[in-house]
Amino acid sequence: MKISVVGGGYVGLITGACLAEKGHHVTIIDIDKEKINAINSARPPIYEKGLEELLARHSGKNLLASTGYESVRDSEISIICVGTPMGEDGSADLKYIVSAAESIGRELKNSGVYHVVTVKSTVPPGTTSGIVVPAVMSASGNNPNIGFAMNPEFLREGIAVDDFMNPDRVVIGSDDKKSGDLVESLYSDFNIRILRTGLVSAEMIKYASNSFLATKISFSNEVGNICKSFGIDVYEVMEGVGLDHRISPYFLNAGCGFGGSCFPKDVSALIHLAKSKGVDPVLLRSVLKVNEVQPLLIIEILKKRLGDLNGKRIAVLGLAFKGDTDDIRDSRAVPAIERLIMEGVDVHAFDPMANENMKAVFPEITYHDSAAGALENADGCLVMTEWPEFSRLDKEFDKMKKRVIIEGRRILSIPDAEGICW
Ligand SMILES: NC(=O)C1=CN([C@@H]2O[C@H](COP(=O)(O)OP(=O)(O)OC[C@H]3O[C@@H](n4cnc5c(N)ncnc54)[C@H](O)[C@@H]3O)[C@@H](O)[C@H]2O)C=CC1
Ligand SMILES: O=C(O)[C@H]1O[C@H](OP(=O)(O)OP(=O)(O)OC[C@H]2O[C@@H](n3ccc(=O)[nH]c3=O)[C@H](O)[C@@H]2O)[C@H](O)[C@@H](O)[C@@H]1O
Repeated sequence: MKISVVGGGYVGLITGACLAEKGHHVTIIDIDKEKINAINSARPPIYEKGLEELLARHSGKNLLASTGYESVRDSEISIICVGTPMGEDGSADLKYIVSAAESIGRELKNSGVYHVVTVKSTVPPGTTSGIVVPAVMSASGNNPNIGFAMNPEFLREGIAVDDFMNPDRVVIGSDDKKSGDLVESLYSDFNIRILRTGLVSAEMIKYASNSFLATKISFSNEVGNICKSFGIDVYEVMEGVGLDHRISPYFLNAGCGFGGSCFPKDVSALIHLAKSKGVDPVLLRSVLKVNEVQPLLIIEILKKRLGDLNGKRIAVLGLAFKGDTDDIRDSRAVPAIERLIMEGVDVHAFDPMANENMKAVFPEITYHDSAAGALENADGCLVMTEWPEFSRLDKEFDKMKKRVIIEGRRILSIPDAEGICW
């Protein structure tokens, strides 16, 4: 099938590359020329396991990239993957969705070929029918050969290619059968459950899924804070809790909280949506509140151990919002470092991949190319990201003045680290 993927960011790039791997002819459209050039030269603009190989196999063959929308005219499906960032009031900012929909619509003017515009970006319920449909229809001169679908994406960064290729489920929302059937044919060889719903339910499933996962994490953190006050190991507790198949063992890791480009933004958007209808989302508000407090708790523990932090040298290991990525969006390391700077700390940071990205946020701190470098002469150490390689650290901590190590993630395998909430 000929497919145009609109937006070549995380989701667009993975979607385009994976659909090319499935044998489709894909064009990725993005307004960012640098990204387009990178994709066309088979250079991944983001770090993601397996992506480089996919680009090497398909770039310039059945995977093309362009800043223009011309490919839409020849495609049977366009898939909108542009960003839906958090607006100032916590709502989803839909300006990129509107402009992508208008551009697609313009290309489909007078086209006689049936085309389905599919929204993959995370959008509030009602966006596809209330914003995308009118924008496309108006720009296309009300072309009757256009259908619409909503196909939320559930991939995780770091294992995005595998998540796309082997998802737990595929959700396809459409208000007419023909559009939904065409999108479903993209997944015909996936061998998983495909759930067909209406447009608004598909949109809401994405928000409810991310909010539920975020709730599991904040719940574990709250239990962890209680456990700490009793001297109980929350990891042992949650292992026992997660053995119940109704709960599952996943997303029960307590620590310094959730970050990333989606959980904080999507929980905020759902809160905003609820309030707009007069519903007070008590639980979701608390989910965010717990998450705001966790990275600051780690500093409180450090203070208990070291006293006044002014002038102290503190190593921060891990800057990415989670392991196996260079993405620092909403990383829990950011509020922690902000607080350390406020306290007059000399911050020495190390991340296996995210140093460069963090330099743009905190140019004033010192970056190291190894954990050992960051730990040299440090008064204390905070571990903020669950990088697997941190589990092998031990002797490196001997470089510190004294081994005062506070873990925000359960990743170290040394006996003398103190957990943030365990
Ligand atoms: N990052 C992730 O792991 C996941 C993200 N999502 C959702 O997918 C959507 C996209 O997220 P990301 O890929 O992370 O965003 P991103 O910010 O990495 O990429 C968005 C891309 O859209 C491009 N763009 C903006 N306006 C455009 C236009 N008019 N025409 C063409 N391209 C345009 C930007 O230049 C950028 O490259 C969001 O709604 C997000 O919530 C869903 C699942 C996973
Ligand atoms: O909508 C999205 O963008 C995506 O958001 C998350 O994926 P992602 O943000 O890539 O990362 P996760 O692995 O979910 O981790 C998110 C954050 O939660 C934290 N986390 C995760 C699990 C856990 O048990 N405890 C915990 O604190 C991680 O450290 C990280 O900061 C979801 O897992 C995806 O299903 C979804 O598609």
